[in-house]
Amino acid sequence: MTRIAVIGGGRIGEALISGLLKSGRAPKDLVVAEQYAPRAEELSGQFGIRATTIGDAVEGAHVIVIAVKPTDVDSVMTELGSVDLDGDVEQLLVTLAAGLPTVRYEAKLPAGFPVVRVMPNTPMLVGEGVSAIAAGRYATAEHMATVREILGAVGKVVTVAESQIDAVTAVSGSGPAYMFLVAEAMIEAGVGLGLTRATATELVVQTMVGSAAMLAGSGDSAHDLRAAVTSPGGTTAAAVRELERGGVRTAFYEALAAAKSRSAALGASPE
Ligand SMILES: NC(=O)C1=CN([C@@H]2O[C@H](COP(=O)(O)OP(=O)(O)OC[C@H]3O[C@@H](n4cnc5c(N)ncnc54)[C@H](OP(=O)(O)O)[C@@H]3O)[C@@H](O)[C@H]2O)C=CC1
Ligand SMILES: O=C(O)[C@@H]1CCC=N1
Repeated sequence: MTRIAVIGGGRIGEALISGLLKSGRAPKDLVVAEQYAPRAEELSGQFGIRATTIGDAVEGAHVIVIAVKPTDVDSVMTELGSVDLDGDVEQLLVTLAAGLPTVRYEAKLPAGFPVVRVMPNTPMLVGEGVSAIAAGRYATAEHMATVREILGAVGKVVTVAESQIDAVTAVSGSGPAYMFLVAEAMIEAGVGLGLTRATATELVVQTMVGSAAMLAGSGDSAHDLRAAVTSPGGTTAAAVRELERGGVRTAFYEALAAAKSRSAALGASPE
């Protein structure tokens, strides 16, 4: 089985580890390198995986996953540079970090070392993630298949050109936050209209689950599904008119454009 070393045991590192274990991967095939000792202990205790140093974690690992903040990537790569990566197993580096291009990693790795850039999202925690993957200069079809197999266990996987990853980050990487914000706003509105918080929460959560299931499974477009809820002269039309008056489409466009720009800016920052 492919041995995976996850460097950085924060929110996305945990989502990946937890999702992979739930999908049936054995704890012995996962190892985490997390610098904050109490957090490393927590992950090790919760998931039954080994928590160790970067040098130890990458030894014998087939796949090295970078799951630290973009600002911490350079120090991790410097540490990796002092480790003998040309060991007995063929290795592949997979980065989940926003913004940073594959060339930035390749420059710090032994010549020809394969790198795959991934933009995942946190629903992989429950096996419902979506990840976009893009090949670096030295990643082969076989490397891409390995990454697809790993991430396919925790959600859907799409392959894109690296030039599209900033846009993907804006749509699906950050996307769960937009969905949670909409849920939060709807729950507050329900409470404002007199529902208990528990009832408003149950109604909103199941409305999101049901709507997502219809979008994913019916084959109908978002537009058509919305139209089907909108009775002539009815309640939905009144609500949608208010949302449009509030500039909801422009707000989403500007929000996603800001996320894409931010991702590109993270990548443009000097080493
Ligand atoms: N959260 C999300 O939804 C998504 C995140 N990403 C990307 O994933 C990456 C991680 O994000 P996220 O999980 O939210 O961030 P977190 O800050 O939650 O997790 C990063 C973890 O890495 C640890 N860390 C930092 N440096 C090192 C090191 N040298 N060795 C070992 N561990 C280290 C941090 O410790 P400490 O806290 O002490 O710094 C922290 O626990 C980012 O690059 C982000 O762009 C991508 C898609 C979605
Ligand atoms: O907010 C961020 O920068 C990361 C990348 C995508 C989701 N979270």
